[in-house]
Amino acid sequence: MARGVAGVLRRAYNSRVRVLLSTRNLHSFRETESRSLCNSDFDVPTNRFCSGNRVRIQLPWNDYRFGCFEIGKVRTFSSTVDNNGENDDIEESVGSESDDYDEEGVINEFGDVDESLLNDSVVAETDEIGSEAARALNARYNDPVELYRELRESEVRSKLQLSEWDSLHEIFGYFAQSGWAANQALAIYIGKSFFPTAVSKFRDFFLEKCRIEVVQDLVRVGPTDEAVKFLFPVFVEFCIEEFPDEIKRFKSIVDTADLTKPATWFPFARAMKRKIVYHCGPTNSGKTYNALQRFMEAKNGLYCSPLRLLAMEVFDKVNALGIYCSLLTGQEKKHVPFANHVSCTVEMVSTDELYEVAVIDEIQMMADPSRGHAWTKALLGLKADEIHLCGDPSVLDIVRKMCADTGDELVEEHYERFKPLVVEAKTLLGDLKNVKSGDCVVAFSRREIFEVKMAIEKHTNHRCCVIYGALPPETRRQQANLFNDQENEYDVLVASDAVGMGLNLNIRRVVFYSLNKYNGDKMVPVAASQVKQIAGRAGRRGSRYPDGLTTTLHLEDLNYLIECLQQPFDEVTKVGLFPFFEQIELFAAQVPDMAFSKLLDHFGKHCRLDGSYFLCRHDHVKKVANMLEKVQGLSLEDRFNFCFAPVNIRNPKAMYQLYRFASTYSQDTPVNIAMGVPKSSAKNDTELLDLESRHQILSMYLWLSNQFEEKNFPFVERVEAMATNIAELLGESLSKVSWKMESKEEKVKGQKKEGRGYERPASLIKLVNK
Ligand SMILES: Nc1ncnc2c1ncn2[C@@H]1O[C@H](COP(=O)(O)OP(=O)(O)OP(=O)(O)O)[C@@H](O)[C@H]1O
Ligand SMILES: [Mg+2]
Repeated sequence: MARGVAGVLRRAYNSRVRVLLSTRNLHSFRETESRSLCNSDFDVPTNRFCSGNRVRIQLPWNDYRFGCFEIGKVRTFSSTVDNNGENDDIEESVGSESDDYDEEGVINEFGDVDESLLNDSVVAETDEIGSEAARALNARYNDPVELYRELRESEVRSKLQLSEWDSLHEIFGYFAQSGWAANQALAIYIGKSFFPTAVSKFRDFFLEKCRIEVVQDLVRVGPTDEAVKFLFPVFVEFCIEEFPDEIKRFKSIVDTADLTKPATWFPFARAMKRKIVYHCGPTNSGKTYNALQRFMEAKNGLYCSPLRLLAMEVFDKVNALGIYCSLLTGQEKKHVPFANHVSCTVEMVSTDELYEVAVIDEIQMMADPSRGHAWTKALLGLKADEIHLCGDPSVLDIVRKMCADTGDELVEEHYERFKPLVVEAKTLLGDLKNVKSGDCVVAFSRREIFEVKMAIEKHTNHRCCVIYGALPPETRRQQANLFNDQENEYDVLVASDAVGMGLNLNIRRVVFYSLNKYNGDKMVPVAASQVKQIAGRAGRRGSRYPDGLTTTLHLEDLNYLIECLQQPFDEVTKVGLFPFFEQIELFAAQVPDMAFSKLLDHFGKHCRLDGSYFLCRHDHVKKVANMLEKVQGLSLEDRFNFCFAPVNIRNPKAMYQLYRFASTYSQDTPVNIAMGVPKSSAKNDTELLDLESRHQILSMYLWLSNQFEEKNFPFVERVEAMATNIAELLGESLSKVSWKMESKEEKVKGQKKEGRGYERPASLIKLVNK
């Protein structure tokens, strides 16, 4: 049955056997295989689809393509699978159930399902139904190679009637529009952009050479999928002979954008037999603690953190315990003399050094759409005898698969929370006066955070610390310490989701101010995994509040909170990848003079990926690349580095400064900072935003100084001092915040315009006053 065949395929894939494939249905493949794809000897890809009595296989040498194989053929095919004796499924009868296998579309360059191609693939299934005329046509000219030869050698031009002429034009028009044919043409490296030209040349050739009988037979079939399927193998023959240069060029592009088998990119790591220990469990269960124990015992080690803040925390903690440890983030390098241990951010991982123990924290971030590639690279590439992964169970299966690929030993350690998280059903009944000492109120916008802080401070005796993403790590840390310290008046924390990862905070109860978040386009419910992660911050072993509580401000949000906490962890099926600079450089050589932002797009379109990986999003990089396009004189590598600088693309000041840095650098002049530090803390929100923005610019300078030579960014010390100064001013400003935020009317107007349908009261102060 279908499931059995798919089982064989999957097993074949998993055991990485080579498969010899021959197809009857797709003449084109058979013919092209004998020329360029030589026996079609390939690893079976993960994507396979069963429907009706067919199995469809996404072919491996190009992402976009489907081959369609009749089950009968798959039997033939199956019998050629060298599956190391595991061929018990092959004898199963072929049925039509496809219950376990949903229809899926073709994965396009962004990993999305391309509906149009899905529909096109249906074309491949219609041949069975095929019209009488089509059957006759196929029976008469069953060897496309022979038909092509005949056309090639023909010297007579048939006299066509006007109606035949029109019909042929319609048929070729239909061919040119066929997503299926365009897709299949990729098999012979006819790119999508060249496909229409190739079809038009093929049409001219056909009209010039074709015998009248063939024309008449074809016209009888008309502009249909059957006609396309009949013509396609002939088209393939034509292209191979007519466009060898185009094919070669496109093949080189596709080959240089090959991101398959990423495990093989790290031959030194592959030469090692590494032991991977997966500390798997929910938040607050001791995963990082245990991994760090092993890290500290080792004679040398590397800790990879998801955040600068956490890297700093581990750096401090480990040094405080008497183990010399250096710090390495994009912005700072603190080398501790005699240190054999390093705490770094995951993006800074070096796959050149050899370690006894490496810890990769928050490994589930491999699935992050933008940053995932850094975790994937660390896992595949680190040269360490022992690698400790800390994370939730969502990536456990894929880690198992990756370890099977790399040949590493995997040890799984499962954890439970020290104390279960308890949901308080009463909620805060919509009133912030019910906030208690040790509460962390979570809001999802900067504006709400300040409104909540001011409302609480105005109407209760509590004082609030704040933590949100735009604050420098030093300020976040200062706020966290202020909150953790029992000796002061700050006993409530108001935070964004920036609080969700790793920070050790003395939180008794996490209160969700709302469970909706603006996603850059509209308000959407916060993802269950994020809700879990944030709620899990409550109650910390060894802290003042070992028992964790969570609730919502409003009663109507409670059900969603409970729902989220009850949801099992998602199972991640793909993890992120991104090309190294060297890969981009190779690719760029194939498309000279292409603008960098276009180059990235082009790479995205042509890159090949294995089924367990996706290409990380790079919209942010493209925006910067667009802006820097006007800067002349940057090498590709310089451009690559500038484009990856940490910049808030929505902050015009920061974008302008980045542009200025790149322009100055391109003129080989030392880059200065040309910015001062305000003398006092912020007196209003605009000044606070200005401080945040200045710090981001300084941080960007420091990051760039680590990518380029010192002579280009020589003012590091001064910039560091300024950054420290601003972080302190920010801390001071936060303790004094008492100003009014952006007016309610403005916000409401904005919401209406964007049609967010967001009904929560915009001003909490007014709500509390009522
Ligand atoms: N065996 C232990 N002895 C003492 N303290 C511990 C122990 N295990 C964990 N802790 C403390 O419990 C708290 C939570 O542990 P840890 O940070 O390792 O959890 P985690 O599972 O990594 O959580 P998260 O998902 O937040 O990263 C920390 O403050 C840690 O120091
Ligand atoms: Mg942890």
